[in-house]
Amino acid sequence: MTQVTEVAAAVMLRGDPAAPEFLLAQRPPGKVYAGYWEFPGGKIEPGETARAALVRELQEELGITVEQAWPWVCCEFSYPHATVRLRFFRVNTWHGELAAIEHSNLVWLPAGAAASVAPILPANAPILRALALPSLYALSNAEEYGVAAELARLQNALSNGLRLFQVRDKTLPPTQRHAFARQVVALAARHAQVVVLINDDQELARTVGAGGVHLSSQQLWQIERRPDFARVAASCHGAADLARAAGLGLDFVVLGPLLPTASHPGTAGIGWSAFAQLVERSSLPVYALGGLQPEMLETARSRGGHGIALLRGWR
Ligand SMILES: Nc1nc2c([nH]c(=O)n2[C@H]2C[C@H](O)[C@@H](COP(=O)(O)OP(=O)(O)OP(=O)(O)O)O2)c(=O)[nH]1
Repeated sequence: MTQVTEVAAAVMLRGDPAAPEFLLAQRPPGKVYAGYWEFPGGKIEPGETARAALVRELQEELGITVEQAWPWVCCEFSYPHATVRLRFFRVNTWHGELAAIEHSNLVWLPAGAAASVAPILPANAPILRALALPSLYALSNAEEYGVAAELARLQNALSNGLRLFQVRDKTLPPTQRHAFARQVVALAARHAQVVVLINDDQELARTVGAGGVHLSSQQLWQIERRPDFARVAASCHGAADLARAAGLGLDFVVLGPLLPTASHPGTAGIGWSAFAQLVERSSLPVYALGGLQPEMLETARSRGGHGIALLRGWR
């Protein structure tokens, strides 16, 4: 069996939470991949938790004391010198002045834009893509609110900064769903960097020029390879779905239902503690879904979620 080197790494974030900057550090001469840019961090020592390793490494490398670190994604990568499992944390608050104690250089870069430094450690490419994803994923609910009201709600939300939207409404009659999807794409096109995904219908997504598709958990098991769109997401209900989505190389997933929902009030959700356990080893960013309110974003993130997906609570 290949031996895996466990590593803890920090995505340090600063500035406007809706458009943050993140820190990269340049590996010094003498180390493998010298000159490459990486997230600060390092190997987890035997008996050490990933979080403790992160806190220790950031003290040693940057001279700072981490105040809050939220688990995020976990990815494995095989280099010629080693196979590494990288446990990423998002770090928003710390004490002390940042200093390049063990690195040649430090740089703050805007999340979501192409990185202006190179080369970056090869394992980190999906991480940079994941960082471009916003914290809120809004799902359409025209079936309940009506098409006109839903378009008005979307227009308002786009003005408030919404950047990721799914045309769901699986039971709208096809011609109505088609027209709705077309109008959604047209509204989204008036704003920069908005991605519209169409639930379960690749053909509709192509016809209306949407940015991607969102696969149902059923479709996730029917397709053989990642559909050819800029962004592909999927709905997951457990560990097998998460592994399948990662294996297909999707961009992100939603996991739930988390809590009882308005549409299924009697059904218990998986709850935050099962969510945290499932997310711990996910290589894809995970949005919590089901019975959530916008105020629960911080809870989702503290449990390892990338963000929250809302059907009713967005505006
Ligand atoms: N810190 C860090 N390591 C990464 C990233 N991406 C990536 O593939 N790696 C790999 C490179 C290395 O093989 C491994 C980290 O090992 P390291 O040599 O930097 O660890 P360390 O700070 O404990 O250093 P050392 O004392 O053992 O030399 O993880 C990243 O973004 N940050």
